[in-house]
Order: sequence, then C-alpha cells, then structure tokens
Amino acid sequence: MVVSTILSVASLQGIINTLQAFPLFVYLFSFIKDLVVAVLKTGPIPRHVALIMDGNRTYAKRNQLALKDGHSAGAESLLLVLDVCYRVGVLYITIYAFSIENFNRSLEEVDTLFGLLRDRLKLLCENDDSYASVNKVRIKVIGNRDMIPHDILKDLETIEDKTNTPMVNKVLYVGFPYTSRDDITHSIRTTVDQLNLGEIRRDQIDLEMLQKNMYMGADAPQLDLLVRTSGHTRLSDFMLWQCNANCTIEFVKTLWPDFKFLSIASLLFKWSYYKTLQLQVESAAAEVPHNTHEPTDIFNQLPPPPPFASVTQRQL
Ligand SMILES: CC(C)=CCC/C(C)=C/CC/C(C)=C/COP(=O)(O)OP(=O)(O)O
Repeated sequence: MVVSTILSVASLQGIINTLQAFPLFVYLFSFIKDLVVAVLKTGPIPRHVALIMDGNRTYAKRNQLALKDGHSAGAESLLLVLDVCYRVGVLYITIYAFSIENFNRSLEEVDTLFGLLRDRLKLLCENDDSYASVNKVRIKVIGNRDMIPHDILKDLETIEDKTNTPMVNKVLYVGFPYTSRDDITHSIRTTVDQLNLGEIRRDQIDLEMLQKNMYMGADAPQLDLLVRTSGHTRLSDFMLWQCNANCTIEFVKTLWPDFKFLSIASLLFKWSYYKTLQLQVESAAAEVPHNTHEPTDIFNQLPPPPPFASVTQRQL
C-alpha cells in the first residue's frame, strides 16, 4: 500500500501544480501543507537526509526548455524540499550539487551549474531576513576545493563564514565538487600526513579517525535517509561511506524538478512509519529475557519490508 501511494504521488502533484493557479487553492494547499508538517512532527524524523537531485536535463528536454532552465527548475525544487525537511525537524541535509564526474559536461553547462549554485546559496543567506539566517542554517561545502575556480571558491567561503554563527542549529552540506572515492582518498591522505608529522600513532588509526578526516568532519551525523530521483538505481559515488549503517535508500522515478512537497512528505512518512515499527521491535526485544532467540509476536506481525532498503533490519 505504501508503495502504491508513493507511485500515485507524481500524478497527484501534477494536478496540484495546475490548481495552484487559483488563489483559493493556494490558501487551501498552504493550510494542508502546515497540517501535514504538523502530523509528521509527531513521529520519528530522520536527523540527516541526503539528496541526489537527478533528472534536470531530462525535465528540460521533456518540457522543451533550455538546459539551464532545467537546472533552475531543479534549484526551485531544492529550496522547497529543504524547507519541508527543516520544518519537520531534519537537522542535516546533504546535497549532491556537483559531482567530480560533472566536469565532463560542456563548459557552458559547468558554468551554468557553478553560477546557479553560487547565486542560489548567496540568496539563501544574503540578509538578516534571508532563509538561512531566519532558520538558523549553516552552509558547509564538502568537496575538493582545489577544483573550484578561485572567484567561485571565494564567494562560497564567504557564504560559509556568514552562516557559521553560534545561533545555527541546522546544516546544509553542499557536495561541490564531490565524489565519495575522492572524499575517502582525501581522508587517507590527511591521516597519512598526520602520521608522518608524528601527530598520531599508527595504532590510533581507526574508522572514527578516517571519518573525522572526511570533508564533513568530526561532527558528521549518521545518515538516515538517502533519496535519488529520476529512476536510476545507483549511488553514483555519493555518500558511499556514510550510508552503510542503518540508512534507508529510496530510489524514486520522479524527475528532480518535479520532486515537490508531496514527494518529500510521502518519503518522510514512509521513513517514519518503518522507524516506528523498528522502535517497537527494539522495545519489545528489550523486554524479552536474555538468551532467548525466539522472534517476538510483534516481529511476526510486521508487514514485508519496503522494496529498496529497510530500516527494520530483520535479524533472526
Ligand atoms: C542552490 C543549489 C545548490 C542549486 C543546485 C541546482 C541543482 C539541482 C543541481 C543539480 C545538478 C545536477 C548535476 C543534477 C543532475 O541532473 P542531470 O543534469 O544529470 O539530469 P539528467 O539525469 O536528466 O541527465
């Protein structure tokens, strides 16, 4: 049932987009959105969500738009999704804004993406009443800074400094330009440098230290939910290290520019539903005396896990 609900979300979103032309519906939808957010807030919510925003070019082609308009539409979706996530209580969001592989695209498209990223991030934190200031969001670039042109890097560092205040309680990690293999290589190089400088001993090198030396740094929270749009069922070198432990991975067919309120809300509901079941199982298991490996009744009543990945993690 959950799956069919998710599948019908895309067509429902189309109808909603049409109705948004009427002011009465705009009011009605904003009321319904507030209600949905309020309901979501009553259940468990992922602390850290990562997004692979795929499908901008396909969207542009399908709608006979210029390529840059496809990416602009993607940026609009991003702002909307960020807002829903932060409103329901997600604290960390990581986006795949530009992969190192994306340097293989035409110079024009790379320039478009760089400019879009810089301009939209600037808009997010420009004034005291801009989104990042009001919502206490820190923007942090994760990726290989050596590959970023000097003028763009300068602007991004200004954005990072501006949003790095003691007031912030949420983070937007921007993967730019990022790949997981580069992240892991960077961590290993940093660790070897520390070893050579005598700052650490060889026996101190462990998973925790490697993680600390990754672009996200020591405070990196565990990833709970990773979403990829546009129907491709692969991770494309994103969050390979971070998604290994108890992270739900969702592949949805919707193109990123069409990924709006209902799309993200339905995935958050789904995550929350399975997390609630998982917590029930854990609390039931905690009540069972030690040294028994019998499955509990509540475990047997569980519905089958979701199709792609499960937070319920059956361990019999
Ligand atoms: C503010 C801010 C951070 C804006 C970012 C804008 C944005 C959504 C960037 C994603 C860029 C990107 C390479 C998307 C992948 O779709 P694709 O181009 O590979 O599309 P396709 O899969 O249809 O070819």
